[in-house]
Amino acid sequence: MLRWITAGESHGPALTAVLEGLPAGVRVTSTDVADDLARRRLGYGRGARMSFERDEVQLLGGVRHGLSQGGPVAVQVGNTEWPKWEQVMSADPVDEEVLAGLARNAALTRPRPGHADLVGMQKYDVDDARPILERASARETAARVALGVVAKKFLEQVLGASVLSHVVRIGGAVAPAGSVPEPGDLERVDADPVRALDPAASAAMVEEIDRAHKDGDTLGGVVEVVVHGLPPGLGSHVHWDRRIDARLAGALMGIQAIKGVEVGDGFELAATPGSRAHDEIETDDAGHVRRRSGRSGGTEGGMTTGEVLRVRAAMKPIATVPRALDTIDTATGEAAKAHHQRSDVCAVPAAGVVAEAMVALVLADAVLEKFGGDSVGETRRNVQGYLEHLRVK
Ligand SMILES: Cc1cc2nc3c(=O)[nH]c(=O)nc-3n(C[C@H](O)[C@H](O)[C@H](O)COP(=O)(O)O)c2cc1C
Ligand SMILES: C=C(O[C@@H]1CC(C(=O)O)=C[C@@H](OP(=O)(O)O)[C@H]1O)C(=O)O
Repeated sequence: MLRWITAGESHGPALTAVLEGLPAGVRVTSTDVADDLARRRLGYGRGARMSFERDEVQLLGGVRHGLSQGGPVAVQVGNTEWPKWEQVMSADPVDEEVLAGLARNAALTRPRPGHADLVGMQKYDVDDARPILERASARETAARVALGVVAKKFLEQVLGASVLSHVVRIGGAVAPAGSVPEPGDLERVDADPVRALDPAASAAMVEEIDRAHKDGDTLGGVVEVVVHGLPPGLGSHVHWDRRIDARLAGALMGIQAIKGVEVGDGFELAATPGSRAHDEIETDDAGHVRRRSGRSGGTEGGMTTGEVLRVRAAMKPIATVPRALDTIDTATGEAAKAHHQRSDVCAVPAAGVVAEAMVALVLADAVLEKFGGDSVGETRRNVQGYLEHLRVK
């Protein structure tokens, strides 16, 4: 079983993440982690912060000479902006006079609709949104992406599986139906400004972002994660919390601002007759069983089918709208405009990289649950044994 946890605030010194339960022998380096963190920062529509802040990666435990050791993997993602925030975010008490002189320490009392500010202040009994937004911030997703890299390496080295994502909608601009990226497409997707597969759709998405930016507005969209190379049988039909689709949906919904999840053709299937909604089964030329289509998204009965896994996550527009929304000042109870300094116009391309990480972590957990193993070699042998003895291949 894999367990993972993250800690740290948006403007703190660093984010910390721990992954427990990973077998020994997974090849991973801090450069691998840094590469995916760089992919997460990419994307047209990100705000000013992404251009000056840098992620400083350090593998603090569990990896030696580029190989996991079987113990918890600990990663630190340092924040180069920390010196500017050292007093505001100090863990230890700071002189009140010094704090009072800092503009950025002013209490945030005009909560943003759509962010965690107001309900967080109510729940945690604070009169300032700062401690709430610091942890609610999607800066935390850098820590998840760091762990996701380790999970992806494990999946790749044990199964030969690859986890990819692409953007399929930003605002009103939509990618053509049915285009599913292959592993060889990843570089091209990453090089695209919005991480879309289709150049025409990408241009329309960029246009939408430009328009929103000009109008002082923000945008959401939809990302799709695609996994090639999974065996049949990850997850189970026998209990609700063992279903792989439920676990994937929970993990994707756990990303900041994600409001909807779809497995395969999801909502569209609800409007399609059964004769055209399912993936008919046949034997290919080599005598292997396969589905004729991929509408189910590669799961049936809460288990992976061995076909391409395809899940989507819908992200709502960024809550910090430059043309600030109506709110109240919690200090006075009077009507006010929500606080706004800077923000992303659209972070959908970044959310795709985060979604890859969450999917990879869930799948790595499911692989270990099914196949066990304390080393990559042992897990790999167990996978091979299972595949060799499949009743229907
Ligand atoms: C990659 C990424 C970047 C984000 N950037 C911002 C941002 O710049 N400003 C903002 O208000 N919200 C941003 N968000 C969304 C907030 O984190 C999110 O709306 C907030 O935590 C409230 O949670 P909820 O949307 O799940 O209700 C971002 C989300 C993600 C995934
Ligand atoms: C820092 C990151 O994202 C941040 C996520 C975020 C939010 O409210 O979620 C708000 C923005 O930060 P700020 O309000 O300080 O400008 C983003 O820049 C990151 O992704 O690394």
